[in-house]
Amino acid sequence: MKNIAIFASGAGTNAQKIIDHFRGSSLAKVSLIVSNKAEAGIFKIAAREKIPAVLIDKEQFFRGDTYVKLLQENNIDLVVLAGFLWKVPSNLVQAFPERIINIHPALLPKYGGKGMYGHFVHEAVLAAGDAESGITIHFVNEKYDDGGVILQERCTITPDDTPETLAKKVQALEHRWFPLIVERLLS
Ligand SMILES: Nc1nc2c(c(=O)[nH]1)N[C@@H](CN(C=O)c1ccc(C(=O)N[C@@H](CCC(=O)O)C(=O)O)cc1)CN2
Ligand SMILES: NCC(=O)N[C@@H]1O[C@H](COP(=O)([O-])[O-])[C@@H](O)[C@H]1O
Repeated sequence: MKNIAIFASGAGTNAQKIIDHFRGSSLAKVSLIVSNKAEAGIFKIAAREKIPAVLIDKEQFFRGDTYVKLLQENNIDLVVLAGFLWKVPSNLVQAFPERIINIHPALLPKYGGKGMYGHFVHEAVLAAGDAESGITIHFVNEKYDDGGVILQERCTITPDDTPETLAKKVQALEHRWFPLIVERLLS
């Protein structure tokens, strides 16, 4: 049985889809949830699903090996960033080479980097007048949104699209593809 740790800062809809995907699976399970926002919806999901959840201490996260040790003690095989809004520090990236993945709500390398998260991404895509957007699932390295691409999927943008309607199109792609990619990486 492989162990998945999910890092999230928000509502956790992607985390829920991954939890649902592996429910009853003999391949893997979500063994740990980690967040940096006490008020995040991800904690309600963890409580409902009876999955251990940890609120990050910022000082320890960016200095020291507290969270490397936490993941190792939980025998984590894959770290999944699902709307996690802090940069994962180098020591954690180096402790889990090619075993940390992230989902970005745009077609990298466009619209990535510091400040590009959530609605800011969709606003930038629409402001640029692009005909399509989509998702990028990629390996995580020391920089934001710079690791090797695992999958990209696209959606069309129509003239009446708003950041909210585009977000819904992108979220549908996330919910369809992220669990499948996690399964593929653990198989
Ligand atoms: N080492 C890495 N860490 C993280 C990556 C990564 O690729 N490498 N991806 C991000 C997720 N992400 C885009 O997919 C992303 C998230 C957040 C930001 C950002 O600008 N954050 C703000 C802080 C926001 C807050 O505290 O509410 C900032 O750094 O100033 C950019 C991209 C997850 N980690
Ligand atoms: N750049 C990082 C970023 O913007 N990540 C985005 O945060 C959302 C989390 O939603 P969720 O909490 O409902 O899963 C997702 O849309 C994900 O692509």
